[in-house]
Amino acid sequence: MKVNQPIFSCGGPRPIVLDETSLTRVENERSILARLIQPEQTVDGDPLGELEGLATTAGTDVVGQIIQRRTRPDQKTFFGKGKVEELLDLVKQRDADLVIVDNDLSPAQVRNLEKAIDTKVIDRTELILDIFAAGARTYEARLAVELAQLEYSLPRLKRMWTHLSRQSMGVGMRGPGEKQLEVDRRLALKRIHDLKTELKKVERRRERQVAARQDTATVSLVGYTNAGKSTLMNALTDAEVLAADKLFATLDTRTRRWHINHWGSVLLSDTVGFIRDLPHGLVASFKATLEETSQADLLLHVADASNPQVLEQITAVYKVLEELGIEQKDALLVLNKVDQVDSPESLQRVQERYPNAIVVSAKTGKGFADLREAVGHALGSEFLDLEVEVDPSNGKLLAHLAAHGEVLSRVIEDDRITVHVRMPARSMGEVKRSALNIRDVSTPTIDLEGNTPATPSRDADSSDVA
Ligand SMILES: Nc1nc2c(ncn2[C@@H]2O[C@H](COP(=O)(O)OP(=O)(O)OP(=O)(O)O)[C@@H](O)[C@H]2O)c(=O)[nH]1
Ligand SMILES: [Mg+2]
Repeated sequence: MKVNQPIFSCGGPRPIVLDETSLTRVENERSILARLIQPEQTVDGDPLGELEGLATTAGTDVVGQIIQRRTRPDQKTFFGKGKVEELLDLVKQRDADLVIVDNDLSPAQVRNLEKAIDTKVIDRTELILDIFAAGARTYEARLAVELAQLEYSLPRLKRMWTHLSRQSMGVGMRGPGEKQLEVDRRLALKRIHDLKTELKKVERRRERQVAARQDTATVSLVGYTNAGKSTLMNALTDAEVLAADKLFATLDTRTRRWHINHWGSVLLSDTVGFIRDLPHGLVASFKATLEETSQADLLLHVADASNPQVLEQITAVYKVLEELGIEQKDALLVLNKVDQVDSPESLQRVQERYPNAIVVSAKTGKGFADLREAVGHALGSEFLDLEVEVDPSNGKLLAHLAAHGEVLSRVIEDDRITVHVRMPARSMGEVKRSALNIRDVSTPTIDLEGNTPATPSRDADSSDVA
């Protein structure tokens, strides 16, 4: 791989074509992992474990690791002088062609370090961007990734440009480097603008879709990457969503109908996983992808209870949710992978901290009944127990009742079918529009308009809301 290869090619403004990426890919490189740990950082378990997971996901072959404990990073080369020499030796010895640093480096630090060890250096953010670039499948996810990549590259481009333009100032004319970079920069800015506009459009389309689904309660799975969200989604809904033992297996939002016994059905969405210090640009870019999450009636925050870092991961997810401006009040914490937990003590430690968490295994199905009950409960106030009289020719309404609610019984007469159904109040639009008659038999003291009738009654007319 070439170091410092040009990031943008010259040419007219590009249309929104999505099969190219502006960052170099690191697949198949022989990589060395490096991390600087400062005294105030607490590190449990394997300090390079997560980075190794990311590096493997990105397709690199990890051939060495190096850690430096230091009060603060070196301004120029990030690691101290001795460590840089050690790194250089290791690179030669292992024949590595890439160094991945677990921290965030300034563009200048990357350049200086690359020069000192004569090897390509990327930081954690660039690695995550690389994974996202390789994995994004839908149009929207790819727009978001390209935007994040460009925004990441731009300050680096700018600094390179400043540096070159200063050089050229001496001769009083514009150097070729400057000119090219100026063009690159302008193109990049234009492209960022186009991508943002396009993302806005997609976002609006999504909003319209969400609005159209208002008849059904929505539940979103969120959580740290690799926590088991997709596996849980598959297990609960028979969906065929890719679940894999790699970080960031899912980069798009998928939605499936999930039927909860005794409650009705909800729309369950799987989302992209979170990670500590998720690159800021990515959070912003994925806002569109996570739009459904912010609109959801309930969040299921899935955590991997078998991971030694589970408490830190839970905190990291809460932090990202906050950054996204998503309220946490309607989140249920789901501790997944209990089948794989090493010691009861470690699970207990998490449960003590989060006593309301629901303990499940997406693999064995353990705890699913509790999960359904908890979700039903959380959405519960919105569910109604109804007897709906339907014209036998109104197939649309009969299908609506079956899709959105739980049908408990059906009585067929010549001129009407009376369906006893439990369904969310939000699904009442179609029912109100086309039922012959509706009786609310769930909470006799409250009718559907929120009024309190003097005498609770199951009589046909008293709670008629049609
Ligand atoms: N033992 C065990 N493994 C599980 C369980 N749930 C998921 N896994 C495994 O954990 C790995 C990650 O699962 P995914 O469902 O892809 O995780 P995810 O949260 O969707 O991950 P991303 O999409 O990458 O954010 C897979 O290898 C699953 O088989 C579980 O309950 N028990
Ligand atoms: Mg997934």
